[in-house]
Amino acid sequence: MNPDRLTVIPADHALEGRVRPPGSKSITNRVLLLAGLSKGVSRLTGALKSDDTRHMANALKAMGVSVEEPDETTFVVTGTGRLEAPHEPLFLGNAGTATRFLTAAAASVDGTVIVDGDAHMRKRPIGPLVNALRRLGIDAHAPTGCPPVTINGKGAFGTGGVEIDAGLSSQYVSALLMAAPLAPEPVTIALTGTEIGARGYIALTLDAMRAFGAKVDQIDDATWEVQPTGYQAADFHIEPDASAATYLWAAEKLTGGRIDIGTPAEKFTQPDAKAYNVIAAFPHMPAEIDGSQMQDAVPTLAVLAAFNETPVRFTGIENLRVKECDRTRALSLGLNNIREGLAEEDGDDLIVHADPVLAGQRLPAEIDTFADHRIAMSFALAGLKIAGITILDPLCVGKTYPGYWDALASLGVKYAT
Ligand SMILES: O=C(O)C1=C[C@@H](OP(=O)(O)O)[C@@H](O)[C@H](O)C1
Ligand SMILES: C=C(OP(=O)(O)O)C(=O)O
Repeated sequence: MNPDRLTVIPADHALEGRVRPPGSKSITNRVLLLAGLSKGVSRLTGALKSDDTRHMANALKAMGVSVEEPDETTFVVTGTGRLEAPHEPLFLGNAGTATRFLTAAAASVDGTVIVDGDAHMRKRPIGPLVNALRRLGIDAHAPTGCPPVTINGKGAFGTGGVEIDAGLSSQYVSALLMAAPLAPEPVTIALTGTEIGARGYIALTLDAMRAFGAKVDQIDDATWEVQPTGYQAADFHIEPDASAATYLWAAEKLTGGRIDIGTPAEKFTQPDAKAYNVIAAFPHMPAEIDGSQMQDAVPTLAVLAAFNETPVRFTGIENLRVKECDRTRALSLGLNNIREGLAEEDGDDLIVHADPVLAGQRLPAEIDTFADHRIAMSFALAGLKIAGITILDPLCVGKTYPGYWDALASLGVKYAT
């Protein structure tokens, strides 16, 4: 494959067949960390193997955890119950989960940990998490408000209670929750408001923690008390990735096909599975879609909306501007590149001016993906219906779905490079 560009040839048939999305990124990176913090051997099956999970696994190895990979979807993790100080900074690419989760867990290390990422990650805010750690008595610094973060750990997590503003990222809360059982006494974590984008990610965090022996009490809607239990090794089966599933659900709908992904939408526990009902409504998607509880599905929905019968406004997506790239901008640029006037930013909302006659046209456009896997994967959907859609930097899908192009090819999609 040409690593610079990939032109999707419009599907001349309904996409039909069987594709298994890879394991959930969110769950894989949670259970890798929790297994690494546990004493004993944990077997994690159904796991995602991609850039983001490789960064987490390598960081754990650098901190003394044994991570073996007996097959393509399994990690066997052997921990001692504590992480050791790494000899070098932890490089975590653009993996938000690995970066935020390890920043908090690093406080339990006896020694200095530097958490760093690539140029994109160095622009993604982490200040609220670092400030929360400091309020718990942890020596942590991020001079730019973004990685690199230096944590001088004292061998245990901090103590007391802390309020955190999760407006920019729910991952700050998940990070604090997962590190809290490593404290010498109970820790209370509260949100500054009751609102939080993608609350479903907190539920994923609590489920994973409990599976590894943690005890967390929900005090109210926005407050949790975490007991100082540490973690116990466990075997854990990871469900498929719901965000990855959204591309397959949308491809099925756009082409009028039938793609068997092996898991019914209602069986997923991840927030993005909520996108299924919106996709199922196509070409009559609602006039307004609140993306706050299914943020990673918004690129999929926005590209699908271009082919809807009526326009769609996406609300509740303020923090799409601080994901792998400014996704609202990338979506509006890409859609307008296909046809001027197709999308519009209105404050932090995105309006997609649907045009059902786009399908079947030739509208050559080079889509700048800004190294963002979801921009690449969602605009490939436009290429199934419009001739001339070229995805730049197509291999950026390796962040969460390295097999994406092969998966579409297995359904009969063809490419020109
Ligand atoms: O906790 C998680 O696994 C995630 C939370 C979300 O990020 P934010 O909390 O930064 O919005 C989501 O976009 C990301 O892909 C995964
Ligand atoms: C926002 C995402 O990732 P992360 O924050 O984990 O880098 C994503 O996968 O869409």
